[in-house]
Amino acid sequence: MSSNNENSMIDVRIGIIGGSGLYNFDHLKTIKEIYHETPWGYPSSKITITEDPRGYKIAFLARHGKGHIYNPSEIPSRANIAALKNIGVEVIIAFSAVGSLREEIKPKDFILPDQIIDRTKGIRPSTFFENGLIAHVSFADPFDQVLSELIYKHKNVLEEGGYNLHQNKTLVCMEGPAFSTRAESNLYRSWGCDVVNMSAIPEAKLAKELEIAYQMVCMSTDYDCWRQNEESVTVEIVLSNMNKNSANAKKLLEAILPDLEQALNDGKFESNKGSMDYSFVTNKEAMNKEQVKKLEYVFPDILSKLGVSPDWF
Ligand SMILES: CSC[C@H]1O[C@H](OP(=O)(O)O)[C@H](O)[C@@H]1O
Ligand SMILES: Nc1ncnc2[nH]cnc12
Repeated sequence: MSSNNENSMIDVRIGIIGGSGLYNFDHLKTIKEIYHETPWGYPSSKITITEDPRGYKIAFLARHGKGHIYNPSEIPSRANIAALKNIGVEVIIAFSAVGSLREEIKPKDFILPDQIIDRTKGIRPSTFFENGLIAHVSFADPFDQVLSELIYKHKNVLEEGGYNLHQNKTLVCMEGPAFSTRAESNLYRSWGCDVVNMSAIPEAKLAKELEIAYQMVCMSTDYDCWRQNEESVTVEIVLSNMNKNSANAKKLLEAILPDLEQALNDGKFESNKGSMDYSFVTNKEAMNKEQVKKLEYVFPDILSKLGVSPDWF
């Protein structure tokens, strides 16, 4: 397992998670590749630290692994988020292919959701706080509004190509891997959902637990199956739109990086830090010390968060 010290020289604060069809940022210069075991196992893929020609660094991780080997229920999300946090990531932009549940959200449009409805089935490990160290995260606003605004300012990147960037939409995250039935698709529409995917949960929750500013950038690939007399979603349809979406994702990221770096330097994401400080509920006497040790990997200051002194171990 790597230590924070070992990675402290990397100095990368921006994490990018690529989803279906977005498996690398290999147009940028690779500085380093990291593939370490975390207390929650190995991440989906190596983390590639890249630098763009202007000197901006990002840490890229492929959600489904190299060659797309994990289905949405199998993704080791705890290891993914823990590994990014361990190397110093403070902000995550997570790209995801989604189905559109609204006529006006066309294939190849991008969407910044501000809400999630969780339709996963409880089979994905979805918290760092268990086994004798319990905390309850505030999840009313699953995405980071500062990050969303910063990305939205660059909607012209998409508009220039004839596509839209929609903000403040509701995403429903289903278990999969089968796509929805027509009844489910219509149910999600009746609930006010705008887009559907299989990967926002538990990723968004875990980022929140680790005090990371997290925004999903959804890339529409299809109209799911709610439209009468229209072809319902298939992997072929999703992938046929992903080439264009990937190119646009790279352009969008390139446009936002200077603002993002500036926002980090200006402390715009600082309010996330310490957000878990009052979320722990386990009594000091009852805490599982092994679990506390595990959490040192992601919170080097876990003891002060818990209000215990170093000689407590
Ligand atoms: C390949 S279609 C279904 C698949 O696509 C999305 O993946 P990701 O969010 O990683 O881009 C969706 O969530 C499903 O996992
Ligand atoms: N229609 C859909 N349902 C769930 N996940 C998706 N990812 C891309 N399209 C999707």
